[in-house]
Amino acid sequence: MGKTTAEKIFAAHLVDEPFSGTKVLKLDVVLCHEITTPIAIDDLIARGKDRVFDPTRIKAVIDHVTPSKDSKTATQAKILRDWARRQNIKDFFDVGANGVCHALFPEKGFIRPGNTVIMGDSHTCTHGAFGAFAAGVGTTDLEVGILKGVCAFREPKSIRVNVNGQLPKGVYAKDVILTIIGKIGVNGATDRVIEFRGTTIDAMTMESRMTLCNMAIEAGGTSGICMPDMTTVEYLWPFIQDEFASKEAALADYQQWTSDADATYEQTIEIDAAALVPVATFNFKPDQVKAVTEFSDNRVDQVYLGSCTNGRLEDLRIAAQILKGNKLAENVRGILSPATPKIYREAMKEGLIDIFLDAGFCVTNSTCGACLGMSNGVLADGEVCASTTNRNFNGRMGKGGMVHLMSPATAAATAIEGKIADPRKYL
Ligand SMILES: CC(C)[C@H](C(=O)O)[C@@H](O)C(=O)O
Ligand code: SF4
Repeated sequence: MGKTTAEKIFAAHLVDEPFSGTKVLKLDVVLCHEITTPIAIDDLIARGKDRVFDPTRIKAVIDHVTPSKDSKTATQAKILRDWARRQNIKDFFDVGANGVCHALFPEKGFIRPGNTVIMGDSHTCTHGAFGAFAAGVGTTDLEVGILKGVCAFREPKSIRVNVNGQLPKGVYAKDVILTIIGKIGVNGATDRVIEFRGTTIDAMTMESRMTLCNMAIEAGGTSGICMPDMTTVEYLWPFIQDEFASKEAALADYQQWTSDADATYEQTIEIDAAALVPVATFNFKPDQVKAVTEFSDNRVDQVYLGSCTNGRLEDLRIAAQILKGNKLAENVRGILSPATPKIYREAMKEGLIDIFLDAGFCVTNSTCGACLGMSNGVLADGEVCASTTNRNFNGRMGKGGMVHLMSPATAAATAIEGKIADPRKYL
């Protein structure tokens, strides 16, 4: 019987099966940030186990609130910083070199096809875009991962989502994933891996695939997964060229992680890309999704462009294309947070930052910040934000605030009109 990518990765990393269905896997990468890792570090210290399994397999960043905004966040940052130094973790990214974890770590080439990856962060599923099994975990699992380089999982079944055809003008990966979540619901993939397949995915950049996989958790999914292909190889090539004689050789190796044609799926969902339209969320759950044309006069106070979902260069490019020569609507604040310093620099070189500034946007350093309502654009009670992030829970970006999730193109059109707008007329 054929295997899915997730099943292949589980089989190749299995070290123990203490109970039926619970599998202990060897970890290739443990990712850390300053919100959840300090709790694990303090506990390890308290237990007299201030050690790491392999400093080269641990990557750490201060990204959620940076530069620190108060004593509490400064302490969290310091605990992570001191630990990284103490444990000789070389891949540690501090102020000046730091960016949003799920954008920064892939950009550094840390995630490879077939990898097992954990982090104390729910959007770790993003890294499945590389054909990896990447899952968010709680503090106890993180501690064990840091100390022993293993993690116990219940082996998830896979849901296959086939997306075929060409995306219409103004429709992007964000619209695809929001539409999927709208279809299957916030619990539709609970404890499942969502495997994204089809010609639409094949044609997508790694950035777009990361946008898809990033939101797997918003449907309850443990991980999103895309099949490694030449696009994956091209993205990773600067980091792997010494490992392989050619790109073809890398591809041949990585394709061992592709799901078999006769693999078994719990469910298969078909999406016709050509029939998709720009969408946005309404209300407070990411499965409450409707076409942008169905909103009538939904005014916004703020437009936020950034995050691990849509703060990458291609996102900034499309938003800038729409914003060029336009201004923010009166009474709308625009905030751009390029997800990493590299993205920021590229955007500057391409003249994109000028376009945002000319339109009236504020450009922040790379940080999660406003995405989780911690800094750089927190909403006031009753305010509404059009956002390229991934969560619209009540108060997510500030107590009493409301968030509409949408693509960068829709966010840009919304910034110009001051209410949820259709990006297609600007393209
Ligand atoms: C702070 C962290 C634990 C959290 C998460 O797990 O997702 C954050 O990144 C978020 O998006 O809410
Ligand atoms: S950008 Fe937002 S969703 Fe992504 S890791 Fe940061 S807080 Fe979480």
